[in-house]
Amino acid sequence: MASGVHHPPNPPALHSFQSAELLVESLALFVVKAQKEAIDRKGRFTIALSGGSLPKMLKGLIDNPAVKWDLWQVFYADERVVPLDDPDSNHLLCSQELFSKVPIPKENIHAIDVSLLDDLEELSDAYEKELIREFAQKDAARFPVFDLILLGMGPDGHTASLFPGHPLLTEEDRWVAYIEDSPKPPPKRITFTYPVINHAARVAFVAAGAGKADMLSKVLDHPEEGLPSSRVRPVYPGQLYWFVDAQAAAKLELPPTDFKL
Ligand SMILES: O=C1O[C@H](COP(=O)(O)O)[C@@H](O)[C@H](O)[C@H]1O
Repeated sequence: MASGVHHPPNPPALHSFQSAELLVESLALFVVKAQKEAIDRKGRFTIALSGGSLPKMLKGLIDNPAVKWDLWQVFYADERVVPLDDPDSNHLLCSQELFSKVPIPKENIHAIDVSLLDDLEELSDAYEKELIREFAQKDAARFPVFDLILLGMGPDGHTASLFPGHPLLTEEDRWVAYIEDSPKPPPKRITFTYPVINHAARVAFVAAGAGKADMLSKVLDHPEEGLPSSRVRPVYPGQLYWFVDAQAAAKLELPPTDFKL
């Protein structure tokens, strides 16, 4: 992928749907298209998922014959530092909502190393190494280039485990960092940093429901406030997408873009 240093980021594509059901359907079409392009080009699809409200919105991928599960390599944009069967685990949530219902090989899902739960530095280093193993010599230069990263936006504007005002917002070198003082429980987490998120080919936020409306307007209409979700701006030619429903979009000034595949 060409370096984007001299080119401004593409403007975000905002796709707004009348209902959460339509959003789910369109999101599945979008993911399948990203998957097809990646597999046609290099025979595999690298994707990172989030926890929270996102995994449920991926149900359009279940029983979908277009999905080539054996060619997916799945990482987590952030993970809570808890055992993989803990109710707070993003991996558990994604497994319950998606992976337990589809034929994805277990080894294609990259969960955290639970033998390192007591040492956050080691744990985040190990996850970074897992990324290096996947991307080295393939589609990475200084940072990995994911085919797709799917993000959520919390009520305070956080995304992944990047929280307002936190020093991690300015991390420029590490691929994966840890946080011990998350304002949202649980306090210990690891997270992709902005350099990783912003080097992806596509980054898509998914936000549904009236509870997201105020924050969505702040993040998209007032990016100058520098909220964590506003700082996601993939370097050119990467593209940022927002998939939202009408309730989440209710207070937005930014006009939506037609959803065309
Ligand atoms: O704590 C987290 O929150 C964000 C946002 O969650 P949502 O429920 O408001 O969608 C999520 O994207 C992240 O993965 C998770 O660890």
